[in-house]
Amino acid sequence: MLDRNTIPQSATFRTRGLTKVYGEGAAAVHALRGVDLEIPEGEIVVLLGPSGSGKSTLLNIVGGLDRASDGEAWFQDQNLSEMSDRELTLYRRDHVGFVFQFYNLMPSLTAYENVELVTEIADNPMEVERALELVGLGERMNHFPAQMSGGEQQRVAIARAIAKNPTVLFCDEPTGALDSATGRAVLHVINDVNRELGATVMVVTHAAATAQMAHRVIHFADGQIRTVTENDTRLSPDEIAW
Ligand SMILES: Nc1ncnc2c1ncn2[C@@H]1O[C@H](COP(=O)(O)OP(=O)(O)OP(=O)(O)O)[C@@H](O)[C@H]1O
Repeated sequence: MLDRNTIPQSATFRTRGLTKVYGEGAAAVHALRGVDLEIPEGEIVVLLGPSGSGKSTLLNIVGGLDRASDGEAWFQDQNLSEMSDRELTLYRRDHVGFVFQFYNLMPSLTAYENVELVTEIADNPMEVERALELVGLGERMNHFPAQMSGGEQQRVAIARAIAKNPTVLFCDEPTGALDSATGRAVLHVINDVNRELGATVMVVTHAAATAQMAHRVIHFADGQIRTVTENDTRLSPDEIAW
């Protein structure tokens, strides 16, 4: 195990012995089996691994949506494992943007209003217009989700996630429901968010080719990290071969 003092101060996340067990006794599922990890600030990190290997569980714990059974998870200099529920809520509200496979937009609200919901409660939000322009939907602000394609809806979901100016953007299967051309467009937006806002981005995906746009790729298997590789050369989403 690494000594905490050797970890760069610029790490957005670090975990030590992170363990998650769902259920008890014979029915217990060991989703994470002692994960030690550092995620440097400002990187795009892609998590790959078989179904059930613990990727989403890790994302949910460092994203403050779930709690570990054992071990520690740190965001900058804050120990998430020791936070109260209220503190975790504030952590999510102030620092974390989430994008999921299914966009979870409010069908009765326009793109603008879906994003506005977040900016109304955020600490340091950007203008709703800017968030929608960043994802290339400046002209579609007054459209409802049903008037948009899957890729456009996912871009609204990304605009909603980034409108709070998050320190971290978590994407769980962001292209899972999209065809490859639309998925590529969504990956472009994720790339831009990292480059233009400096947000640290963690992407869980089954689309292994996505790893080519990452700074760092983490391979999971059976609740553990198997390998971590850094890409010397990153590809733009246009260059990725699917
Ligand atoms: N709320 C829960 N209750 C019980 N078991 C759970 C729960 N959430 C996840 N698990 C189990 O924990 C293990 C890890 O699940 P997790 O969703 O983290 O894997 P994953 O690598 O993200 O998989 P996928 O790629 O299919 O999304 C799996 O065996 C899963 O069934």
